[in-house]
Amino acid sequence: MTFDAMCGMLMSITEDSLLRQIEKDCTAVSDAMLSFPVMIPGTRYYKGIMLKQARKRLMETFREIIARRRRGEESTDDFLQSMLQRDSLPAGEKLDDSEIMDNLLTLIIAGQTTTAAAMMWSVKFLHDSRDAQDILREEQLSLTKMKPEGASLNQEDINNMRYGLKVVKETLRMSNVLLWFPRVALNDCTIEGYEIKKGWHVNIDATCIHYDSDLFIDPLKFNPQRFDEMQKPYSFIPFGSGPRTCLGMNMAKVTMLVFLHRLTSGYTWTLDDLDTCLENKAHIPRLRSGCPITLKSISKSMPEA
Ligand code: HEM
Repeated sequence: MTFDAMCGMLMSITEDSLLRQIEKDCTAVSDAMLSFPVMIPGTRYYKGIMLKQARKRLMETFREIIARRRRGEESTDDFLQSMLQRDSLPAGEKLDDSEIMDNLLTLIIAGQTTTAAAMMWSVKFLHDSRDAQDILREEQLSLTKMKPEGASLNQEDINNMRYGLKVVKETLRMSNVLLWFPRVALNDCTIEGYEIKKGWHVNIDATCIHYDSDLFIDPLKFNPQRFDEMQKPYSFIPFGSGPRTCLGMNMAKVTMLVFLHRLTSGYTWTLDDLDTCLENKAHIPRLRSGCPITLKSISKSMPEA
């Protein structure tokens, strides 16, 4: 779901076979990027980096799409088009094909698995916290009732999802999709009495911050209402902070809100696998089971899924 949404937003791709091919190759490249670099055939790293097939195929696909756009064979209002519109700018400001392709790949890799994992955790947390699920469903159903049948969600609806946004934030606080953010010290410095030398690698541990009971009362409890209150600066950092803050923060939040709207206003669900173990060797925390669920339609007009 998130992959198709990303490719739609970036390049307006809707053809299923093309989407699946790009998804397969992106997964191989992303696995290789984040795997231990051993040059042994069969390892993720070898497959992704040494053979270079996945990346090469991806770049060929992107290059073809760019060429079609440049020939004027297709034109759509999307992220790729906004990069191509820079063609009319002076030499130093336009993007060449390889920069455009790198931007596309970067956004897909940075945005897809992260958002998908966060959505999965929202399903799990809401399943375990029936009160929160009921409040969310009530909010989302009241939104649906105010709209003509079949009308799409708009920005105003998203802004009105006040409890929904708190669910999204609480999900991100508890799931810690990106566990830490690595940095390298450019100079010797002292932070709160700790000496850090130039060149040291420093990890900002988002999980420790999000589970600190001085910052969040009863931190192991899924409690969206805690976001009624303002958080202390730097205490809630699922999207990082400062100059490298996540570029796709708003897209991720909207994707999650739309997903939660569809899920809770249309269905209840049960978890098919109660195993709470995490996936092995994954760089993003996810349930090993994949969190399979059974959906039950709550409206007669909606089919069972
Ligand atoms: C729930 C979903 C997401 C989470 C939890 C998340 C989290 C983060 C975090 C923590 C960082 C900062 C890393 C650091 O400081 O080292 C980051 C950076 C980034 N994210 Fe996201 N992200 C999400 C979705 C997205 C989406 C949807 C996109 C693209 C559409 C995206 C694109 C990026 C990019 C390009 C950067 C690098 C920014 C820079 O270095 O200047 N992310 N993300």
